[in-house]
Amino acid sequence: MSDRATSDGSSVPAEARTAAVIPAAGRGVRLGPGAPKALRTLGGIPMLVHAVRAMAASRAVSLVVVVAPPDGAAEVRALLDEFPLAGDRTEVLVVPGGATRQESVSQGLRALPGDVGVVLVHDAARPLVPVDTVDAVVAAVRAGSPAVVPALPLADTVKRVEPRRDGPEPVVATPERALLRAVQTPQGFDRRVLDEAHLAFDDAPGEGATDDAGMVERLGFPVVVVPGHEEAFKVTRPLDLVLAEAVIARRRANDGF
Ligand SMILES: Nc1ccn([C@@H]2O[C@H](COP(=O)(O)OP(=O)(O)OP(=O)(O)O)[C@@H](O)[C@H]2O)c(=O)n1
Ligand SMILES: C[C@](O)(CO)[C@H](O)COP(=O)(O)O
Repeated sequence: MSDRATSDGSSVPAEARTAAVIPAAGRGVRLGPGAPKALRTLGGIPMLVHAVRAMAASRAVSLVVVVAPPDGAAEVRALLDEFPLAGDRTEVLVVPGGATRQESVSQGLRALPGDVGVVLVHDAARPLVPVDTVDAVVAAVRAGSPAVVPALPLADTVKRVEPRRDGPEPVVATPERALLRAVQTPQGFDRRVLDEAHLAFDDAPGEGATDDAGMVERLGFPVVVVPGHEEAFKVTRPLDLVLAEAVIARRRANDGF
């Protein structure tokens, strides 16, 4: 474990910039046939554009790096140019991604300039995260936590099972629900800590993590949770599209979103 960042003392210089990396290179297999998930529209606007706007809504974020499908960077650049951000406060770069989410995030990290000290990693598939959640994550990193995740308590009871393809799966444990959290994005990091984690694990086949904070945890850095938001849900299955459309319709009715 590096000694460069601890949970009780910020190691991010005040002048260092905050950037967001948006992995958007997935296919969206669980959503069913169609365009790559990040390019599908919600309320008439591509999911990826919603996600970029959600990051740019934070005054802290001055750079967004979008990680496009490996052969789709030009298409994604054209799409983002079609839906420009209001104002010129936030720069948006596009880089090609990889075969896994972890590889795609790595590609995004490599594109960050040297003056970035805080990195948010945000799924394109969470297009509706509110700006207050983004700001809370940035603030906690700036206050000294090297890794911060937004999360919510669970509504369902969770069982640990012995996975089986053919027949009922034996339950082996019931973790105490009050101690569990469902983790969302953006996850925020001291940039050097996230770089170190990707350097340590990107060449370790079979060691893939389902989120970035998991990699940082394995290195021994503390990870803390701040409150997530129910509208930061991940668009994963077809029913999530219905929910996302409903949230957008409600926001438009309320405040012209
Ligand atoms: N090779 C990959 C795989 C995933 N992602 C991104 O990681 C985020 C979370 O992944 P997920 O929701 O699982 O998206 P998909 O991989 O597209 O979905 P599925 O697993 O259903 O195919 C998404 O924004 C997705 O675009 C990525 O950048 N590169
Ligand atoms: C990063 C993440 O959104 C945190 O909940 C999640 O782990 C991504 O998982 P996916 O299978 O790549 O959608």
